[in-house]
Amino acid sequence: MNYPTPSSTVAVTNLNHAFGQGTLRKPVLTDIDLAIYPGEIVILTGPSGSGKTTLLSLIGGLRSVQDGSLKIFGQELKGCSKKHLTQIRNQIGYIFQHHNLLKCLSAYGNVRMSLKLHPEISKYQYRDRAVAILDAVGLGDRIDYYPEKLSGGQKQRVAIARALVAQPKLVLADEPTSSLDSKTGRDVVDIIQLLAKEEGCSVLLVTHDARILDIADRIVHMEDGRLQSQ
Ligand SMILES: Nc1ncnc2c1ncn2[C@@H]1O[C@H](COP(=O)(O)OP(=O)(O)OP(=O)(O)O)[C@@H](O)[C@H]1O
Repeated sequence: MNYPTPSSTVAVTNLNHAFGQGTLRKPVLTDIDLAIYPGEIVILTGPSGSGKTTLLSLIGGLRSVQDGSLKIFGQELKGCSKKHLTQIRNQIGYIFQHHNLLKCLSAYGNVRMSLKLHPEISKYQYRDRAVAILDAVGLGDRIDYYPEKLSGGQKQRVAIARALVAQPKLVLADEPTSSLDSKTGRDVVDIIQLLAKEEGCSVLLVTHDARILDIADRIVHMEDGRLQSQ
């Protein structure tokens, strides 16, 4: 029996990207094809400088698509308006190597920032939703703490809570464990995996950390700007 293929969260086709102009032009991504489906965790590995972060930032709508097609939630990013791009970005959860928390806001305040991007979420729900997600990442007793009073692992967990609180259908994570010790790094990816599976969201995670590869449904490897499936 044939089942219909679910539509992909991310569909990249024939994507090329270069930095610089004229004689300084340097191709960084060549002929990239990649599809990520709902609920799937894809890990992107590859040597330093191979183009992983560039691909992640294109998928996240943080750079303009130059050549090829890149669809997120079925919507083409190439040539789309700034307003539309902002709407798409608001539906993506980002987790970076450095947590980028606002120092002047508590854990709750940082998580609430994400909710404020969603007009459909009533402000009366902010506290309950933020508390629930901070609880889920093990910070139920740190809700009103400021970043300076949190450890590196706790700050990264706040960043995960901030990325996931609005239940995005896509999470992009760039080296989320690189500043953490191995136990804390493990805890952090276990939380990403658990919440991703519970919410059915797609995750694209860039890492050099071989200890966390087991959370992947699929591993793709990048070499000199080209993708190879493993
Ligand atoms: N803004 C930029 N301007 C010019 N060149 C850039 C820019 N960003 C990245 N590059 C170059 O593009 C190439 C790919 O960089 P990218 O950061 O995507 O690689 P990466 O695989 O993520 O590396 P790492 O694992 O070290 O983070 C590198 O040669 C880098 O120097």
